[in-house]
Amino acid sequence: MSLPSQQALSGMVVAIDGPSGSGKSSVSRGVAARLGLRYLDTGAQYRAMTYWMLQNKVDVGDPAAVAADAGTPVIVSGTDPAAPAIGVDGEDVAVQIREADVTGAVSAVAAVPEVRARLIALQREIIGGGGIVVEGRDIASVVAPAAGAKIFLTASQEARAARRNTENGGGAGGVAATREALTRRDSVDSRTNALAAAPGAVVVDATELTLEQVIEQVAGIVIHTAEGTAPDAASQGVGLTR
Ligand SMILES: Nc1ncnc2c1ncn2[C@@H]1O[C@H](COP(=O)(O)OP(=O)(O)OP(=O)(O)O)[C@@H](O)[C@H]1O
Ligand SMILES: Nc1ccn([C@H]2C[C@H](O)[C@@H](COP(=O)(O)O)O2)c(=O)n1
Repeated sequence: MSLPSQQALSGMVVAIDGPSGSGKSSVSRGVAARLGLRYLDTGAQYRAMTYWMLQNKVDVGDPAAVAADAGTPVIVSGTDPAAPAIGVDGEDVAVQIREADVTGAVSAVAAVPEVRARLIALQREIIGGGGIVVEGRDIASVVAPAAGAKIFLTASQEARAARRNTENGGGAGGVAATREALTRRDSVDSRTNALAAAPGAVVVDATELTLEQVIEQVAGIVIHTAEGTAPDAASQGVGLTR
């Protein structure tokens, strides 16, 4: 695959949204690395906010308490796809934000409007003039509706649960428990952001594709878009929403 001129990509914003475990982080990092773009994991920012709330004994079940402190933590995101970093108040929290306590509380924290306003402003600041792949739930619809390329990445619940279960080393309860947790989080998250493709997004279904195949397909869509030669969705085996 040949790359378009760096100029064509340097101002590009690539929005990748989708449900939990659909492969957003892995695919976004792979695409950013391949195309020489920066990478932003917005879910990590919501997780970092949640970690801070838990550390500071804020009642995450009380939206008013969360809102009152939403402006306090200093959240810093690194954008190198080879080494994504996330810090809160100077502490590297890349490992802590993936722990079960944060995963269990993040949906409630992310639903608080003051949290969203703060993090969306931070995300737009980082996106700046572009040259970045941004992944989350509301990137194409809210954070960067003018993004040059919009992807909605999905996969069956079975595939997502099996992949997450493997990633977690086949923890207690196996795939069935992982699937239940994933479905529960999607259900709560969907009250905050519709887990559906935004207008103009290309739907990529990763159920039957390897990670490498998905990266190849998404990078291809970005390149065609940057060159102004977007292929028709049918020839890509993907769906385009209007
Ligand atoms: N197409 C694929 N084939 C096989 N495994 C995959 C594929 N895509 C992603 N994975 C694996 O699935 C797991 C979940 O992927 P990833 O963390 O990128 O998803 P995510 O959408 O960012 O999840 P979350 O929303 O929970 O942060 C990882 O272990 C990843 O390596
Ligand atoms: N743009 C975003 C990104 C994430 N969230 C919420 C939804 C998730 O439950 C949580 C953690 O995201 P993950 O790391 O699992 O991708 O953050 C959101 O509301 N908006």
